Amino acid sequence: MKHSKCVNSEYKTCESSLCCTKINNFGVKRSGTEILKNVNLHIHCGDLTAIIGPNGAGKSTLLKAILGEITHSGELQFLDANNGTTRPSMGYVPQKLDLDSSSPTSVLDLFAAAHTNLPIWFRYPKKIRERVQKSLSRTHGEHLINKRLGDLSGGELQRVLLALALDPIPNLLLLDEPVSGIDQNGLELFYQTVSMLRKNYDLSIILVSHDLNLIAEYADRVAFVNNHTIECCGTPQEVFSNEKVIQTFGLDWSSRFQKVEKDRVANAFMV
Ligand SMILES: Nc1ncnc2c1ncn2[C@@H]1O[C@H](COP(=O)(O)OP(=O)(O)OP(=O)(O)O)[C@@H](O)[C@H]1O
Repeated sequence: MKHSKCVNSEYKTCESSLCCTKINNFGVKRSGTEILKNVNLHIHCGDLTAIIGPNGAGKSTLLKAILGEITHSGELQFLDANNGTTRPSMGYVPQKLDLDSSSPTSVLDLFAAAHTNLPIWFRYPKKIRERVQKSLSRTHGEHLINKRLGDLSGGELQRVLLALALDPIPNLLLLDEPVSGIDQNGLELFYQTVSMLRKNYDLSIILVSHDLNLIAEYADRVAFVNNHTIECCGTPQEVFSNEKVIQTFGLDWSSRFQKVEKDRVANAFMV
Protein backbone atom coordinates (compact mmCIF):
# COMPACT_ATOMS: atom_id res chain seq x y z
CA MET A 1 0.00 0.00 0.00
CA LYS A 2 1.17 3.47 -0.79
CA HIS A 3 1.28 5.86 2.16
CA SER A 4 1.18 9.61 1.90
CA LYS A 5 4.30 11.54 2.79
CA CYS A 6 3.44 14.06 5.47
CA VAL A 7 5.47 17.20 5.74
CA ASN A 8 5.89 18.61 9.24
CA SER A 9 3.17 21.22 9.67
CA GLU A 10 3.26 23.12 6.33
CA TYR A 11 0.21 22.74 4.15
CA LYS A 12 -0.73 26.05 2.57
CA THR A 13 1.10 29.26 2.03
CA CYS A 14 -0.13 32.13 4.18
CA GLU A 15 -0.54 34.31 1.10
CA SER A 16 -3.59 32.28 0.04
CA SER A 17 -5.64 33.48 3.04
CA LEU A 18 -6.46 36.89 4.52
CA CYS A 19 -5.11 35.86 7.90
CA CYS A 20 -3.26 33.03 9.56
CA THR A 21 -1.70 32.06 12.85
CA LYS A 22 1.86 30.73 12.80
CA ILE A 23 3.31 28.63 15.57
CA ASN A 24 7.03 28.87 15.00
CA ASN A 25 9.39 26.35 16.55
CA PHE A 26 7.58 25.89 19.86
CA GLY A 27 9.30 23.95 22.62
CA VAL A 28 8.06 23.19 26.15
CA LYS A 29 9.94 21.78 29.15
CA ARG A 30 8.16 20.95 32.40
CA SER A 31 9.97 19.97 35.59
CA GLY A 32 13.15 19.60 33.50
CA THR A 33 11.54 17.14 31.04
CA GLU A 34 11.13 17.99 27.36
CA ILE A 35 7.42 17.72 26.48
CA LEU A 36 7.44 19.42 23.06
CA LYS A 37 10.17 20.46 20.60
CA ASN A 38 10.35 21.98 17.11
CA VAL A 39 6.59 22.35 16.81
CA ASN A 40 5.58 24.31 13.71
CA LEU A 41 2.00 24.82 12.60
CA HIS A 42 0.16 27.25 10.35
CA ILE A 43 -3.56 27.73 10.92
CA HIS A 44 -5.69 29.62 8.41
CA CYS A 45 -8.86 31.60 8.99
CA GLY A 46 -11.91 29.44 8.54
CA ASP A 47 -9.97 26.20 9.08
CA LEU A 48 -10.73 23.60 11.71
CA THR A 49 -7.43 21.96 12.62
CA ALA A 50 -7.61 18.83 14.77
CA ILE A 51 -4.71 17.81 17.00
CA ILE A 52 -4.49 14.06 17.52
CA GLY A 53 -1.93 11.80 19.19
CA PRO A 54 -1.55 9.13 21.86
CA ASN A 55 -2.24 9.85 25.55
CA GLY A 56 0.46 12.01 27.10
CA ALA A 57 1.86 13.10 23.70
CA GLY A 58 1.56 16.79 24.62
CA LYS A 59 -1.68 17.89 22.92
CA SER A 60 -3.10 19.81 25.91
CA THR A 61 0.37 21.17 26.63
CA LEU A 62 0.49 22.59 23.10
CA LEU A 63 -2.85 24.40 23.63
CA LYS A 64 -1.65 25.82 26.97
CA ALA A 65 1.60 27.00 25.37
CA ILE A 66 -0.33 28.74 22.55
CA LEU A 67 -2.50 30.41 25.21
CA GLY A 68 0.64 31.59 27.02
CA GLU A 69 -0.49 29.74 30.14
CA ILE A 70 2.82 27.87 30.34
CA THR A 71 6.34 28.96 29.39
CA HIS A 72 7.58 27.93 25.95
CA SER A 73 10.33 28.68 23.47
CA GLY A 74 9.58 29.82 19.91
CA GLU A 75 7.02 32.41 18.88
CA LEU A 76 3.38 32.82 17.98
CA GLN A 77 2.47 35.15 15.12
CA PHE A 78 -0.88 36.29 13.83
CA LEU A 79 -0.72 37.65 10.30
CA ASP A 80 -3.67 39.73 9.22
CA ALA A 81 -3.85 41.21 5.74
CA ASN A 82 -5.63 44.28 7.18
CA ASN A 83 -3.73 44.83 10.45
CA GLY A 84 -0.26 43.36 9.83
CA THR A 85 1.35 41.13 12.46
CA THR A 86 -0.22 41.10 15.90
CA ARG A 87 -0.94 38.71 18.76
CA PRO A 88 -4.21 36.88 18.13
CA SER A 89 -7.12 37.21 20.54
CA MET A 90 -8.03 33.75 21.82
CA GLY A 91 -10.98 31.84 23.19
CA TYR A 92 -10.39 28.59 25.10
CA VAL A 93 -12.51 25.67 26.24
CA PRO A 94 -10.60 23.39 28.64
CA GLN A 95 -10.84 19.60 28.72
CA LYS A 96 -12.26 19.66 32.24
CA LEU A 97 -13.39 22.17 34.83
CA ASP A 98 -13.34 21.56 38.57
CA LEU A 99 -16.76 22.89 39.58
CA ASP A 100 -18.29 22.89 43.04
CA SER A 101 -21.54 21.12 42.14
CA SER A 102 -23.30 22.51 45.24
CA SER A 103 -22.53 26.16 44.34
CA PRO A 104 -25.59 28.35 43.53
CA THR A 105 -23.65 30.04 40.66
CA SER A 106 -25.75 30.13 37.47
CA VAL A 107 -24.76 30.35 33.81
CA LEU A 108 -25.80 34.03 33.88
CA ASP A 109 -23.54 34.64 36.93
CA LEU A 110 -20.62 33.04 35.07
CA PHE A 111 -21.00 35.35 32.06
CA ALA A 112 -21.66 38.40 34.25
CA ALA A 113 -18.47 37.69 36.22
CA ALA A 114 -16.53 37.58 32.93
CA HIS A 115 -18.05 40.77 31.50
CA THR A 116 -18.81 43.06 34.47
CA ASN A 117 -17.50 44.04 37.89
CA LEU A 118 -20.93 43.63 39.45
CA PRO A 119 -21.20 41.51 42.61
CA ILE A 120 -23.50 38.54 41.98
CA TRP A 121 -26.12 39.68 44.54
CA PHE A 122 -26.85 42.73 42.32
CA ARG A 123 -29.67 42.53 39.82
CA TYR A 124 -28.02 42.41 36.39
CA PRO A 125 -28.88 45.18 33.92
CA LYS A 126 -31.17 44.09 31.07
CA LYS A 127 -28.41 44.62 28.52
CA ILE A 128 -26.19 42.06 30.30
CA ARG A 129 -28.95 39.44 30.18
CA GLU A 130 -29.51 40.22 26.47
CA ARG A 131 -25.79 39.92 25.71
CA VAL A 132 -25.60 36.55 27.50
CA GLN A 133 -28.72 35.34 25.68
CA LYS A 134 -27.14 36.31 22.36
CA SER A 135 -23.86 34.58 23.26
CA LEU A 136 -25.62 31.39 24.31
CA SER A 137 -27.68 31.37 21.11
CA ARG A 138 -24.43 30.92 19.14
CA THR A 139 -24.14 27.42 20.58
CA HIS A 140 -27.90 26.73 20.89
CA GLY A 141 -27.79 27.16 24.68
CA GLU A 142 -30.25 30.06 25.24
CA HIS A 143 -32.43 27.91 27.50
CA LEU A 144 -29.51 27.30 29.89
CA ILE A 145 -29.14 30.92 31.06
CA ASN A 146 -30.74 30.45 34.51
CA LYS A 147 -29.45 26.94 35.21
CA ARG A 148 -27.01 26.31 38.04
CA LEU A 149 -23.58 25.30 36.68
CA GLY A 150 -23.66 22.21 38.89
CA ASP A 151 -26.91 21.06 37.23
CA LEU A 152 -25.57 21.15 33.66
CA SER A 153 -24.87 17.89 31.84
CA GLY A 154 -21.42 17.42 30.28
CA GLY A 155 -22.72 18.44 26.84
CA GLU A 156 -24.59 21.49 28.20
CA LEU A 157 -21.52 22.68 30.12
CA GLN A 158 -19.47 22.28 26.93
CA ARG A 159 -21.98 24.49 25.06
CA VAL A 160 -21.91 27.15 27.77
CA LEU A 161 -18.09 27.22 27.86
CA LEU A 162 -17.97 27.39 24.06
CA ALA A 163 -20.38 30.36 24.08
CA LEU A 164 -18.23 32.07 26.73
CA ALA A 165 -15.07 31.49 24.65
CA LEU A 166 -16.84 33.15 21.69
CA ASP A 167 -17.73 36.35 23.56
CA PRO A 168 -16.13 38.42 22.14
CA ILE A 169 -15.41 36.50 18.91
CA PRO A 170 -11.68 35.68 19.02
CA ASN A 171 -9.17 35.32 16.18
CA LEU A 172 -8.24 31.87 17.38
CA LEU A 173 -10.45 29.37 19.18
CA LEU A 174 -8.72 26.60 21.16
CA LEU A 175 -10.80 23.60 22.17
CA ASP A 176 -9.66 20.70 24.32
CA GLU A 177 -12.23 17.98 23.72
CA PRO A 178 -13.59 16.46 26.93
CA VAL A 179 -12.76 12.76 27.16
CA SER A 180 -15.62 11.99 29.52
CA GLY A 181 -19.14 13.17 30.34
CA ILE A 182 -20.44 13.62 26.78
CA ASP A 183 -22.27 10.92 24.85
CA GLN A 184 -21.84 10.31 21.09
CA ASN A 185 -24.87 12.45 20.16
CA GLY A 186 -23.57 15.31 22.30
CA LEU A 187 -20.15 15.03 20.67
CA GLU A 188 -21.66 15.03 17.16
CA LEU A 189 -23.70 18.14 18.03
CA PHE A 190 -20.55 19.80 19.39
CA TYR A 191 -18.66 19.12 16.13
CA GLN A 192 -21.60 20.37 14.04
CA THR A 193 -21.72 23.59 16.08
CA VAL A 194 -17.95 24.13 15.83
CA SER A 195 -18.04 23.44 12.11
CA MET A 196 -20.86 25.95 11.58
CA LEU A 197 -19.08 28.59 13.72
CA ARG A 198 -15.87 28.44 11.70
CA LYS A 199 -17.82 29.11 8.51
CA ASN A 200 -20.02 31.87 9.97
CA TYR A 201 -17.19 33.77 11.68
CA ASP A 202 -14.22 32.73 9.49
CA LEU A 203 -12.64 31.46 12.70
CA SER A 204 -9.35 29.64 13.06
CA ILE A 205 -10.00 26.68 15.33
CA ILE A 206 -7.57 24.26 16.93
CA LEU A 207 -9.33 21.26 18.43
CA VAL A 208 -7.61 18.55 20.48
CA SER A 209 -9.64 15.48 19.65
CA HIS A 210 -9.89 11.81 20.48
CA ASP A 211 -12.67 10.96 18.05
CA LEU A 212 -11.10 10.01 14.73
CA ASN A 213 -14.47 9.39 13.05
CA LEU A 214 -15.70 12.91 13.76
CA ILE A 215 -12.35 14.41 12.74
CA ALA A 216 -12.51 12.57 9.42
CA GLU A 217 -15.93 14.13 8.87
CA TYR A 218 -15.44 17.68 10.13
CA ALA A 219 -11.74 18.71 10.26
CA ASP A 220 -10.05 20.57 7.40
CA ARG A 221 -6.58 19.70 8.66
CA VAL A 222 -5.12 17.25 11.13
CA ALA A 223 -1.81 17.48 13.02
CA PHE A 224 -0.44 14.29 14.59
CA VAL A 225 1.55 14.93 17.80
CA ASN A 226 3.97 12.14 18.68
CA ASN A 227 7.52 11.82 20.04
CA HIS A 228 7.38 15.41 21.36
CA THR A 229 6.62 17.06 18.03
CA ILE A 230 4.19 17.24 15.10
CA GLU A 231 5.18 14.19 13.10
CA CYS A 232 2.63 14.62 10.36
CA CYS A 233 0.16 17.28 9.20
CA GLY A 234 -2.25 17.48 6.29
CA THR A 235 -5.81 16.71 5.25
CA PRO A 236 -7.60 13.98 7.26
CA GLN A 237 -7.10 11.64 4.30
CA GLU A 238 -3.34 12.31 4.15
CA VAL A 239 -2.81 11.97 7.89
CA PHE A 240 -4.97 8.88 8.37
CA SER A 241 -3.09 7.07 5.64
CA ASN A 242 0.30 7.87 7.18
CA GLU A 243 2.13 4.77 8.43
CA LYS A 244 2.99 6.19 11.87
CA VAL A 245 -0.64 7.22 12.45
CA ILE A 246 -1.91 3.79 11.36
CA GLN A 247 0.57 2.12 13.74
CA THR A 248 -0.37 4.39 16.65
CA PHE A 249 -4.13 4.00 16.37
CA GLY A 250 -4.14 0.49 14.88
CA LEU A 251 -6.37 1.60 12.02
CA ASP A 252 -6.16 1.69 8.29
CA TRP A 253 -8.54 4.35 7.01
CA SER A 254 -7.61 4.28 3.33
CA SER A 255 -10.69 2.19 2.37
CA ARG A 256 -12.95 4.51 4.36
CA PHE A 257 -11.67 7.54 2.46
CA GLN A 258 -11.99 5.71 -0.88
CA LYS A 259 -15.67 5.10 0.02
CA VAL A 260 -16.18 8.76 1.01
CA GLU A 261 -14.68 9.82 -2.34
CA LYS A 262 -16.85 7.28 -4.26
CA ASP A 263 -20.02 8.55 -2.49
CA ARG A 264 -19.03 12.15 -3.23
CA VAL A 265 -18.57 11.43 -6.96
CA ALA A 266 -21.83 9.39 -7.08
CA ASN A 267 -23.75 12.23 -5.39
CA ALA A 268 -22.26 14.77 -7.81
CA PHE A 269 -23.61 12.74 -10.78
CA MET A 270 -27.05 12.46 -9.20
CA VAL A 271 -27.53 16.24 -8.93
N1 LIG B 1 2.94 20.24 35.29
C1 LIG B 1 3.59 19.23 34.71
N2 LIG B 1 4.83 18.88 35.09
C2 LIG B 1 5.49 17.87 34.50
N3 LIG B 1 4.99 17.13 33.48
C3 LIG B 1 3.76 17.43 33.07
C4 LIG B 1 2.98 18.49 33.64
N4 LIG B 1 1.79 18.55 33.01
C5 LIG B 1 1.81 17.57 32.08
N5 LIG B 1 2.99 16.89 32.11
C6 LIG B 1 3.39 15.77 31.25
O1 LIG B 1 3.42 16.24 29.91
C7 LIG B 1 3.07 15.18 29.03
C8 LIG B 1 2.01 15.71 28.05
O2 LIG B 1 0.80 15.93 28.79
P1 LIG B 1 -0.52 16.44 28.05
O3 LIG B 1 -1.58 16.57 29.07
O4 LIG B 1 -0.18 17.62 27.23
O5 LIG B 1 -0.81 15.20 27.08
P2 LIG B 1 -2.04 14.94 26.13
O6 LIG B 1 -1.51 14.56 24.79
O7 LIG B 1 -2.98 16.10 26.17
O8 LIG B 1 -2.68 13.66 26.83
P3 LIG B 1 -4.20 13.09 26.87
O9 LIG B 1 -4.54 12.62 25.49
O10 LIG B 1 -4.06 11.93 27.80
O11 LIG B 1 -5.11 14.17 27.38
C9 LIG B 1 2.62 14.01 29.89
O12 LIG B 1 3.67 13.08 29.96
C10 LIG B 1 2.36 14.65 31.24
O13 LIG B 1 2.63 13.72 32.29
